[in-house]
Amino acid sequence: MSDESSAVFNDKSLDEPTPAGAPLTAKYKRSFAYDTIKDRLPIIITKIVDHLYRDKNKIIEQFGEETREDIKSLIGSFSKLRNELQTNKPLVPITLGDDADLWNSCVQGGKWFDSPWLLVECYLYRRMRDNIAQSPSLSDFDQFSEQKKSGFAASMPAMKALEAHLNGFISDEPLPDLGKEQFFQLLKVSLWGNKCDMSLSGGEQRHQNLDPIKQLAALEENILCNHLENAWAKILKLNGNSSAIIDIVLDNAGFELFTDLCFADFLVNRQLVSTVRFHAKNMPWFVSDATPMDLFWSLEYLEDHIPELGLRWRSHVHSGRWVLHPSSKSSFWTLPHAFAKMKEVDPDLFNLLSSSGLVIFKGDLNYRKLVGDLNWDPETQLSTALEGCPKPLLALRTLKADVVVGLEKSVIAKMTGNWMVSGEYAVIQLCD
Ligand SMILES: O=P(O)(O)OC[C@@]1(O)O[C@H](CO)[C@@H](O)[C@@H]1O
Ligand SMILES: [Mn+2]
Repeated sequence: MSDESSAVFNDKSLDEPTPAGAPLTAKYKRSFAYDTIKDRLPIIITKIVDHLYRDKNKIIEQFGEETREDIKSLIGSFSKLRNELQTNKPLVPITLGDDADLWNSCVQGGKWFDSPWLLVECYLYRRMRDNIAQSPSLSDFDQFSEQKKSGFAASMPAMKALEAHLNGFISDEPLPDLGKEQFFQLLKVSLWGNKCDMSLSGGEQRHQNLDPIKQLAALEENILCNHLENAWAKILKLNGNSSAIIDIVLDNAGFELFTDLCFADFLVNRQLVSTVRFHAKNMPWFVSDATPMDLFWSLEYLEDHIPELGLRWRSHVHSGRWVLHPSSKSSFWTLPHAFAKMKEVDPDLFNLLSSSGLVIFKGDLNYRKLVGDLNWDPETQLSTALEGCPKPLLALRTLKADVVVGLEKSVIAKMTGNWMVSGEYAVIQLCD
């Protein structure tokens, strides 16, 4: 590695379990939060520093000669950020951006290993943005863009396999049961697409190269709570209503985004809904999360590589059947808040989502925010943990953090090892 500043890790975390009901935090050594902050996050920063050294000339070519000095300072500020984390320094205020005050009211001098994990992990990505924003010439620079693009390209075989299935699903022929079977398959493909995040893998590229529909049967018993039937009933109730809108709060770019778009294509093509509204992140986030730019280049890439599909998807955008909601350019999704705070912090977004036909929340981080990232008993009622969130909602999430609710005692009893964080298990949970 090109950057060798060896910070000494200041380890004062406690060797005892996280108390029941408390926010997850790296204060407790046995927690996944501790592993993440101690090991995974420094690796993610180191990878960016390496990228800045290695690809300096490419970045200068793209953003202009004046960025040469800015890249040097960025390497310095990212290395400093890693050092602050590894030596458990206080979280310093965010300096630039309309959301700085909101952020600073949450940060308030807490430290990396003592503060809530959700706050600290979100803060890391917000600080990266703050560092980048210091250099106006790099304001559009996405430190994870390379990884996201190569992950997308590497998933081409799986995308083509999925496209072949999708073409059969969206023909003009009527489908038995209004397409229930196909709805189930595409929703599950979108669920398992969430395995492909690059935060859990410490920034390692994740992609998919097998036929995703053929893998579904083997994964069936790994769905620990499955409200698919209820989700279908919910969608059918919207069916026939020409203004039926559903929202998808996206998670990762790359293969996961492709699966989400396949699902959204099916919904509008079979006229199960009239409009799908997407919500993306307004800055590079948790390595692989989709930004508006990621959506734009993904559609362009598909027009070049799978033209029939790419053009059809472009037409959904032009006709307004697919909408990228303005929340994708504002800050709520990149604040550290639990979604129970949405009503207070962003009432317009809360009202919009509460009047949606269904809000689909993709992925692990969204799930953590839905349930407040607390150390819940896994048997807790879904409705209790989701109190205050906009509904009706459907969470599609593979388990990659040690928090889950709404499971049956008999299911929990069968689980062993690191089932909560391995990404091998999933939930499909509807709360009406
Ligand atoms: O939200 P995603 O993309 O499904 O997952 C992001 C994620 O892997 O990042 C954290 C580890 O850094 C985990 O808690 C979380 O699961
Ligand atoms: Mn993600």
